Amino acid sequence: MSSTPSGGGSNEPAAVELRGITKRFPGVVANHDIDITVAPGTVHAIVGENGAGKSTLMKTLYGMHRPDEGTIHIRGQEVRFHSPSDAIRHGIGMVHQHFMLADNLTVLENVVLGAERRHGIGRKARARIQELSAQYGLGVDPDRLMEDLGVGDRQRVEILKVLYRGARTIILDEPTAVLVPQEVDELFDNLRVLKREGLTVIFISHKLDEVLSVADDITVIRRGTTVATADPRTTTARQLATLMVGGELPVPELRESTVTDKVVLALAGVTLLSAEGRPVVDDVTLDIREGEIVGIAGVEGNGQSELIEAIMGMRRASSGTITLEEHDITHWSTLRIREAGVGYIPEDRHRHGVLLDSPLWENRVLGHQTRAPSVNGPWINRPGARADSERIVAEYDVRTPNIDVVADALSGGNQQKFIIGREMSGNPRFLVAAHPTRGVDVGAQSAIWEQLREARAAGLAVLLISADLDELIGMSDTLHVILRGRLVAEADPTSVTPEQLGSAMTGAGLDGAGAHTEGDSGAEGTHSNESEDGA
Ligand SMILES: Nc1ncnc2c1ncn2[C@@H]1O[C@H](COP(=O)(O)OP(=O)(O)OP(=O)(O)O)[C@@H](O)[C@H]1O
Repeated sequence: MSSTPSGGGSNEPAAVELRGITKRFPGVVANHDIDITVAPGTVHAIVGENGAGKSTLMKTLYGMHRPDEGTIHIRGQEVRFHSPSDAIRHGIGMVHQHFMLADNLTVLENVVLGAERRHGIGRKARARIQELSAQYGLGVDPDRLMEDLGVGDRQRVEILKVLYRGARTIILDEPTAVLVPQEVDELFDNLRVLKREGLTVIFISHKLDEVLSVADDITVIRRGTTVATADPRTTTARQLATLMVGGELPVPELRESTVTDKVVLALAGVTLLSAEGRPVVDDVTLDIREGEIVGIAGVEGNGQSELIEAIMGMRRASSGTITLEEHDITHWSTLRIREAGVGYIPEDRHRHGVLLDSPLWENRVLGHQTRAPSVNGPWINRPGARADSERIVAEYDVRTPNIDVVADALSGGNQQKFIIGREMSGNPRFLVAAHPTRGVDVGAQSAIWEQLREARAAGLAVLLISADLDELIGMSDTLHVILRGRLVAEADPTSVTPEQLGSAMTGAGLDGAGAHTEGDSGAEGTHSNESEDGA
């Protein structure tokens, strides 16, 4: 399975060559003697379990970290980067997982922001954007307002932004985590064009089948070091999983139903208005029963975040009621809702999940500051919180030197495992799980799915939001599609395919698959002032 990177075997120097890269953090060797050669004009995937050292390596290549040992060569020339601007000067660009675009600005303004010196901010800049968009088949219109664009288009703007700055090698950090299947296909088409035009792409991903479909070369990192290079033409997803974590490829599935008649959470006609008075959650009625996982599929930005915030008491519904068992919680505070037995795995773990600068054990207390074992009456119970943090670290396989390191020192996937451990503790009655396995490796994915299955069997009611459609289909007892704030269709999770679900999410309807349209007919076309192209 070991091979030399592809790329024609010409004498052309490697686009990027990392030799003997070692990067240490206090108590951790994040990268140890890593060698990677990326051939020009190829797509090179980096895979590995959570905490394997992928992000650290990419941050080093992008000038955000300085390696303790080792060298970086760009097209044959040794470089030393002190900051991302050095990396950009050498043609390295990076698209982060969280897009860094301003909604209230146009595409043009977003692209030129910080790079005004290249082509100014006017006609020349617009022409350059149009030229790049045409050359790389990105279909980006410089005059569109950012907030009118969907996720796939935003990602293309991010790619164009780095091309505009002269990138010849583009690093993408888990680019497909936020995309529906159709958008993934489009992105991969874009990557193929970039490649054809001689650019090089390095991307990090946990989705092994996608890696196999688009990459020319794969480097597997395990515990900080390169353990293999794999040829996607001769490697299976199962073999890759084995190389990464030494385990099997997990499948999200629920097996037998545990749904009871007892409704745990009920939403009745819940509507939320935006500041402009437009409904962002529109008359949502939904019951979630004991032992049931209810999934909601939707393209990001269709009201799912606001719905969660309403349930968690972070936003107020304009009308409708939310009932948790026998309590009307519509106007309760977040703290009170949590105390009543609601767990919350947030969408954005950095905003709502962890305090990055606080040690792990203090993060155990976060959101649980009125309950055992973190507290004892009015006092923080330090030994209790510490002991429970140790339990979570062991039970959820959180890779960390100890519980005194700050959360920021953990890899993204390990932060996520810690949050899940914390939110599942204290036996919640109801759990809001937003993208529970986002950014976690295949080994941890299977552990999280197992935790959810066990909790469901014990009677937990779950609201599941996920951009991973396989997860949503496999783990839901009941599955709804949300579009512009409305539940527009219900799909049968035992027969619907990710492609069918994906097209329902974009408003193209849910053909076959035992689905039916919810509410009044033609719900999909009712809010015409929204983001569709009209093309
Ligand atoms: N700023 C930091 N300070 C201390 N330790 C760090 C820091 N950044 C990363 N680490 C540690 O380095 C190791 C590698 O982390 P890294 O984020 O590179 O992993 P990863 O492969 O990207 O993981 P994931 O798939 O979870 O994102 C981990 O043990 C992590 O805890």
